[in-house]
Amino acid sequence: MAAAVSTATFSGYAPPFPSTRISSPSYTPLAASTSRSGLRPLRAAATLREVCAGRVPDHVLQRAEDVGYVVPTEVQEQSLPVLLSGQDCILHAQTGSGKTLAYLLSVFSAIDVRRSSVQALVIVPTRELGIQVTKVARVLAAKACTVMALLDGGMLTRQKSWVKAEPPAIIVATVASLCQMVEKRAFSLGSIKILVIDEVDFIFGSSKQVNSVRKILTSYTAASGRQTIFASASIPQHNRFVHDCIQHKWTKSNVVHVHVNPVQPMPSQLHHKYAICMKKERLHVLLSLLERDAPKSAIIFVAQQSEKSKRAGNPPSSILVVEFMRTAYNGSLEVLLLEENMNFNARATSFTEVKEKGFLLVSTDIASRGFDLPQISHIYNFDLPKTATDYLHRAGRTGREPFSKSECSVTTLITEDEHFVLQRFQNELKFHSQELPLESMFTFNL
Ligand SMILES: Nc1ncnc2c1ncn2[C@@H]1O[C@H](COP(=O)(O)OP(=O)(O)OP(=O)(O)O)[C@@H](O)[C@H]1O
Repeated sequence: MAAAVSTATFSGYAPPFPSTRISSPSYTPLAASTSRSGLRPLRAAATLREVCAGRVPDHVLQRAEDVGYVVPTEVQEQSLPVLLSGQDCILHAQTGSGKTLAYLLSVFSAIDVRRSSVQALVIVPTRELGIQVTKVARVLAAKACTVMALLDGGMLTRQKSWVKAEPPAIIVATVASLCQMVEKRAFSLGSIKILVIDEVDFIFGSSKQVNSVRKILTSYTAASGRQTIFASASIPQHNRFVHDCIQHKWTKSNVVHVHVNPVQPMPSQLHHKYAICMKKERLHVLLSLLERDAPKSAIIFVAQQSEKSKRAGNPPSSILVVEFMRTAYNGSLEVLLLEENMNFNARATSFTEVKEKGFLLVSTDIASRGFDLPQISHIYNFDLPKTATDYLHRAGRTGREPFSKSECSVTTLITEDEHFVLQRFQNELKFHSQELPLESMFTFNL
């Protein structure tokens, strides 16, 4: 699929800036030789090595090939020419489409491994995503340079001495930990050549993170002295965001918006279903679905408990589901829990355990961003997500094997009254979901 390049036109206000938009043309069904995931390029493609030739060090490309990154995905094919030319870029493409490798290859093309200074900074919203990105960066770096993770719940005192003695070339950080280190003068960001903000809409939407991230963008570093990359599968009001990037000097004025599959935000290999039941039936319906679907591994998404529900002394959905599953589920998958309120050690244990075996992970939306575990075949929304964007990111935790044809499913449990909300998500994200006729499929006694 050839990328269309055009000068951006902004709806709703006059575009005073010469930024560029690259977007793949409106969605067309993929050719017969193409994977349903939409990840495979649509024409006989150059290899990743060819796309990156002369820009990314050979040892990094060799490592990428060794771990199986040979053919670029669509977002990599479209964005790498822009990224490797050093231009600022907003990477906007479906969940699981390969944005991480695209921006990490730019990081390796920008840094000089012979210099002893912090040259690249990747900012992520959660500790779990930080662990993943660090792992991929370390695989690509091999031993040519150091990659440090500065994440919430980490050992910042020890890292402070390390960063002073031997500055890592690349730092992957959560916003709070990074600011703490910079404010304690553990290191300065003056030598940063490239700054990546992953899940940028989430970070800008978080009242806890937005002020600090603005400082990182405009006080601790300056757009004119670095390459800036923002990535996400969802950038609501993206034209407005491009405008803000330029106006607030978060990027240079020629920032490029690479938007892949703009009219189909939901990956096409996901099969969406829903079951209408009463609240008190949901645990039993969920159990029946798990027995029927026999997932390889699954995430069961629950809502974070509201203050009102806490005050009323109700147990949170997470505990209700975990306790019910631990007693009633007889399958082979281990039932695990991940939520914001857990301490970092417990979070780390859950996160390590899910990587090692088949699991049923009961989680709040903390697992909905960036979590990349290819073995997840099923997603269940025990509680309806709050927004269409939340639905998109929860659903995107499955179907993450590039070039795979296997179908993955997303099942949402709703009450009759919630049906219209799901319909709104469908309209906004342009996907179809199929109703599961519960009466004929399950028999359960409450
Ligand atoms: N060129 C490639 N060839 C094979 N596998 C790839 C390639 N690029 C990425 N992948 C794999 O695809 C999966 C999804 O990639 P990644 O995590 O970068 O997606 P993403 O676009 O960042 O998704 P999200 O928005 O959900 O975070 C990962 O398991 C990654 O290893």
